[in-house]
Amino acid sequence: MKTITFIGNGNMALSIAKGLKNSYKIEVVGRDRKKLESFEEKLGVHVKKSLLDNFNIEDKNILLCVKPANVEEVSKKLQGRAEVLYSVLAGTGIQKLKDHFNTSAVVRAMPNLAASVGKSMTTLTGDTTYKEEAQTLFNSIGSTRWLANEKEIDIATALAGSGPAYLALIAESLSDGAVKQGLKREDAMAIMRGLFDGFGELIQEIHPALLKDGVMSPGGTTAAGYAALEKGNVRNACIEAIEEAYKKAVKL
Ligand SMILES: NC(=O)C1=CN([C@@H]2O[C@H](COP(=O)(O)OP(=O)(O)OC[C@H]3O[C@@H](n4cnc5c(N)ncnc54)[C@H](O)[C@@H]3O)[C@@H](O)[C@H]2O)C=CC1
Ligand SMILES: O=C(O)[C@@H]1CCC=N1
Repeated sequence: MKTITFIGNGNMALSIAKGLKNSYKIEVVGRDRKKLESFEEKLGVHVKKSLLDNFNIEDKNILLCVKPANVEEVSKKLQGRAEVLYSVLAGTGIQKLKDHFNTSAVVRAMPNLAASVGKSMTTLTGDTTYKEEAQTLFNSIGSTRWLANEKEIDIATALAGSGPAYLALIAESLSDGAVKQGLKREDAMAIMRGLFDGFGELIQEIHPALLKDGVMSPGGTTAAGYAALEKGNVRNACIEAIEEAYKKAVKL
């Protein structure tokens, strides 16, 4: 079994490790031994644990899972030259990663929180020598799409990386609306979850515009609700959310 070495032991590292643990050996590197132990406990399999100071990355397959602001500090603590560095850092360009980390190859990956349930939509770009390997690695936490360049992965970060938070806002606000009209909270939550479950499958098969047409009866309830969404400028707010998130990725 191949070993993947995680640098960072936060939310994303744990979500990805959950998907990889049956097909890869996991090694995790962090600043705090207690947090490394807690990572292993949550993962439920044995992992090799090491502290960051002077950690040797020689010939390793590294999965970098720290915050973009930590690149300088973390890179100074490492020794040796990695075989390949996979980075999930939002907005952190390949050149910056190469400037700081000693590695033969770099692949940027942008997973999302659904990695923890094996359903991440992960976008990838970088050294094409590692394209197949990167796809195999990240296919074990969901599905992947290789993109042509870094501009595209920064846009995809806004769409699928941040996307779960945007859909959570929709999920919460629709449920709040149902509670406002008198539905019990637990009923509203159960119905909302069922809605997203079915919608998740439908949207794989049907174009969004046709799905909407299929639901909307002339003079019916959907048309009335839909008009309220348009009045609230939800469409434009979504377009601007992607623009703002993309602009932020470029600035990170
Ligand atoms: N949370 C998400 O949904 C997604 C996050 N990402 C990316 O994943 C990366 C990690 O994000 P999360 O796991 O959510 O954050 P987190 O805060 O849960 O984890 C960050 C990790 O970095 C470590 N760290 C922090 N400061 C450090 C320092 N000075 N030196 C060494 N290690 C340090 C922390 O101990 C922790 O292990 C970010 O770069 C983010 O852009 C990418 C896709 C989705
Ligand atoms: O909010 C962020 O910066 C990270 C990247 C994509 C999702 N979370």
